[in-house]
Amino acid sequence: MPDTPLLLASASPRRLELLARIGVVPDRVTPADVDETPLKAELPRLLARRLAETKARAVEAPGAMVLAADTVVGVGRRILGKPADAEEARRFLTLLSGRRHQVHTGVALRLPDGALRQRLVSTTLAFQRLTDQQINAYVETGEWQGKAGGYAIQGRAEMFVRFLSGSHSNVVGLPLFETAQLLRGCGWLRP
Ligand SMILES: Cc1cn([C@H]2C[C@H](O)[C@@H](COP(=O)(O)OP(=O)(O)OP(=O)(O)O)O2)c(=O)[nH]c1=O
Repeated sequence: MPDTPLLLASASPRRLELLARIGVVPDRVTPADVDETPLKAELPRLLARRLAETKARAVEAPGAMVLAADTVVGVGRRILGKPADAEEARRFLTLLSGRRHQVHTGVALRLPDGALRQRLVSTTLAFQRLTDQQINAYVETGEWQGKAGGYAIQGRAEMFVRFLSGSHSNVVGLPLFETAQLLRGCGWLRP
């Protein structure tokens, strides 16, 4: 369905920029306003999958395909979403300091007939040990705002990353390899 309009259900400028990098320009961009509160004892990766699906179903788009994603940081079973304030960002970074963690992104593509195709992608990272001064200086930049886990790998936080295994674009909010596969799978993207 190469001629089907594509709607990106997202308010994230990063997702639009990432898509542009692989030559995908949505016909429309509409934020999906959904409740991002985790369910009781919900695992980080299952939250990312559920929210991507909820976002893809939340927008009206007759005759169109809807692409949505959700990114969550997980430290073990703990979920780090978008920090509410600087204090929470500081807490998240303290938790990530010197530890391995995962970034999970759920991607959901709703087809015009309502069928849903999904991917769940996880990237493992390790941050160096961070001093209080480093954490405070980073939080001062404000870069943590609107970012899961309270950091932006596409910004200054890249200097804390000692190790990364898996998809880099996944950390920024949209795994491009897997997203292209989804779009190719329904014939929207060629070759
Ligand atoms: C870990 C990390 C997350 N992020 C961002 C990606 C996502 O935009 C955000 C996680 O929040 P999301 O709820 O996934 O997305 P969003 O609220 O920004 O946009 P929407 O729901 O409308 O699509 O964190 C970075 O930009 N860099 C990073 O290094």
